[in-house]
Amino acid sequence: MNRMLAVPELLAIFDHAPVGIVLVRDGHLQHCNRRFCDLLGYAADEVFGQPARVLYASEEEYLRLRRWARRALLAGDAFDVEVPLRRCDGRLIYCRLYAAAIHREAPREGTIWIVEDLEEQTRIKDELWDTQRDLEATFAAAQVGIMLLRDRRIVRNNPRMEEMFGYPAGEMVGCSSRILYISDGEFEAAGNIYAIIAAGGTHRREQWLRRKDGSTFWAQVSGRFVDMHQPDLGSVWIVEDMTERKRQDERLQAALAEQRMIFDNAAFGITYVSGEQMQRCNHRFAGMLGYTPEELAGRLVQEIFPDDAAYRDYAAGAENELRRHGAFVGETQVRRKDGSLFWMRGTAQRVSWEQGGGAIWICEDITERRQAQEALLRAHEELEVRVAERTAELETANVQLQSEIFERMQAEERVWHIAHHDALTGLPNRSLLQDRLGQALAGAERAGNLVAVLFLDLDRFKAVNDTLGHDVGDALLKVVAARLAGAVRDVDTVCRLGGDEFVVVLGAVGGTDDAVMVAERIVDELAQPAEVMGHALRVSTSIGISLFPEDGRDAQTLMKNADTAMYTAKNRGRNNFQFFSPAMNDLASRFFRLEQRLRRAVERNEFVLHFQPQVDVAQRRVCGVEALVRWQDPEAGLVPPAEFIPVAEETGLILELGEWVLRGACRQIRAWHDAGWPQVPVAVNLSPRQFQQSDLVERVRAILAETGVPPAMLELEITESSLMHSVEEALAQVQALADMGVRLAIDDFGTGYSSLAYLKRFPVSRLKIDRSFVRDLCDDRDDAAIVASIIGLARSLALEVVAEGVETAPQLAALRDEGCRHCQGYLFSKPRPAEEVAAIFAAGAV
Ligand SMILES: Nc1nc2c(ncn2[C@@H]2O[C@@H]3COP(=O)(O)O[C@H]4[C@@H](O)[C@H](n5cnc6c(=O)[nH]c(N)nc65)O[C@@H]4COP(=O)(O)O[C@H]3[C@H]2O)c(=O)[nH]1
Repeated sequence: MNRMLAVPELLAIFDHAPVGIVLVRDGHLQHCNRRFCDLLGYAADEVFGQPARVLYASEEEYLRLRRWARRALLAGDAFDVEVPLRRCDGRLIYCRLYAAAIHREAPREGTIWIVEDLEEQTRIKDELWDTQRDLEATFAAAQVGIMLLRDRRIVRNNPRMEEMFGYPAGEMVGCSSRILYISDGEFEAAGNIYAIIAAGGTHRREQWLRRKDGSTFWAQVSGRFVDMHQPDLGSVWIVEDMTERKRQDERLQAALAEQRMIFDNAAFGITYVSGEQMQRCNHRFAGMLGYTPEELAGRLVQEIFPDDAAYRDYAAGAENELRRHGAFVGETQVRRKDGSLFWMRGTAQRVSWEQGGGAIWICEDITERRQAQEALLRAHEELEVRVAERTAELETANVQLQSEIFERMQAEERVWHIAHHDALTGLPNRSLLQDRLGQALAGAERAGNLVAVLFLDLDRFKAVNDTLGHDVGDALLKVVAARLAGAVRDVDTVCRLGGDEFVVVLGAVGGTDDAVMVAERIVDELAQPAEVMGHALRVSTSIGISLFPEDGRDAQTLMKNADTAMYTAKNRGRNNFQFFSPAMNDLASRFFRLEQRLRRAVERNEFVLHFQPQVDVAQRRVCGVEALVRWQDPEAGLVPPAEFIPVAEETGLILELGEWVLRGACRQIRAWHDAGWPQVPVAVNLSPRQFQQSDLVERVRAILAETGVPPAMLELEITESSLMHSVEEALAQVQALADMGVRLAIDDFGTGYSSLAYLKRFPVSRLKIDRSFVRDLCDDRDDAAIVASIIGLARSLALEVVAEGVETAPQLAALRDEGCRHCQGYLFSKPRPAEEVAAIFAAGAV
């Protein structure tokens, strides 16, 4: 039905039209609908009358479009243009304009303009264009191959497809997708995919595809229809070259397989623990605990611990370490499936949260090692005990050793002391003296000092020894040693050389005065009476002194020279000291020369005997004669015995000489007897050496027999000290001589230390008072007393007594007053040759 629209209906359409509608007449806007106002931002009453040009971007644009529109409208054409229009607020919006004249024949009646907003369309178009551009860019830049197929023919593909399959740009378009497959079979089989993707899903598969050059590669292919409802639109396929990824996968798989192999076959137990569960473990780990890996997987770690406390303790330590350092090493006891325990060492490495968290544990059964360690520990402890015991033993041994070393050192010290000290006095001996003297000399050399060497020899010590015995002698030596030590400084050295010889070394002496002072002190000290074993003894000493450096620069020379000086002191009357002088050496050499001459004299028999009468003072008659030897030296003349007897005694020549004298005296007795002179005994001096001869008695007997002299005519004078030396032997000797009938006299009586007890036992006939007592008899009370006591002693022992050295009448008178009957001395006669004595005999009286 064709019905005309009513005005209200037309107005409703006009108002609700989705496009703007405006009537333009004479270049001005007339009526417009609501859409027009909304589109261009005018209120409903603002549009009417507005010039049309306000709608355009510029005056020129308006004029250009008006011309263009008039022409089209006059020609009866519709005017349709897209142009920007200016809104009321000045903003331009893009619109489409349709213009049509109300009356084509009368365009001045106005034109209807329809304005369509192209802004939204433009925006959508722009968006589509952008999307397309993005898609194109993505399509071009995609690293996967993308193609659109229709009827299995390539409609479109991206550059990556050409690159992947080795085709030049554009060559693939239009080709059947068969070119991508390695065989017809594959191509056919791939056709089944369409049925699958028809359901709307995406199909994805991996397969070998073929490049243009025939080579193949592994690809992942996924495809779907563009629109499953419109299969004709085609399907989109994405092809990805998986060769590298496949290789990587294969490598990964290989690596994983290797790791799995390592994991499974590792010599160590490995387990991955997470959430306190053993998630996975290898065979070794499971085997250690007596499980299979499957049995252990998922079990709580706690289950393999002996108890909860052990687990908590270990887990707390491990957790702490893993948290702080990412690693943990610990040893613990764990329980096997069968309940037995063993020691496990676990080394844990934390796994990052990205990798799943927890920790990988590498575990090792260290039971054997622990046992070995424990055994080692025990062995170590035992060893320590043994070491401690051994140390204690060693310490004990060490103490013993120390003690032995100490004892040995003491013994060595004793040995050294013994070797370097005199056993009797404890003083340094000759060996130590050498040492000390050497040191003193070295010191003096450095300091420029003097050193004094004092050589001491006790006077008549031999007599003490001989008369009072060795014990007394030894005790006296000790007293002397003590006094010597007391007389010098500590730094000085007192030494005993042996016998009664001592040496004192005074180090660092300022001058000779110091040496003199010490020597005087020694002489004085020793001169003090000494109470020795019940005997009041008085000793004196002779000291020889040599000084370093003037008397010698070495110990030997100094000792020799001090010794020489000592002999000089002796010769000068004893009890004094003498400094060495080079002249003394002359004396010594004289002694040597004397010895030579004496030997020669003995050989040549250059001796003569003189005889000194002994007088019976009451009768003034010769009652005896003493034979005294003289040396008739062809060079020096008559030499007195005092000069050569000590040399003869010292050299042993006295034995030969003494025998000569004995024989000569006996011959003279015989001669006088034969000449008819009165028979008086002849006294012969017997030196100590002669007296000690073991065959003395036989010799005397032989000479008596040889000369035919009766033993009673011979009187042997023996010194007091000879008798007291080895008393028992002396007694036997004297007894044998007495038995033979020989008379015996004790010479020099009073100078020695005769023991009355012994004296009584000797069968002697006479005592001879030494002339030293007789000399001062009249002046010295002591000597007078000694002489008196000797005479008294002789009387009480029924012995004759002879006083020697009577030179003066007062001496004779004093002796006579004391009751001494026999005297000998220059007062009566000096010793004279035998012929002269015969003259005395002839005179009858003296
Ligand atoms: N100043 C002085 N002297 C007097 C006096 N009367 C006697 N004399 C000396 O006194 C000495 C006595 O001898 P002697 O005591 O046995 O002392 C002897 C004796 O011990 C020893 N002697 C002498 N001849 C021998 C000998 O043939 N054999 C041994 N073994 N010794 C002898 O030599 C010593 C000295 O002999 P001589 O020189 O002959 O000295 C002698 C004699 O000449 C006197 O009044 N005044």
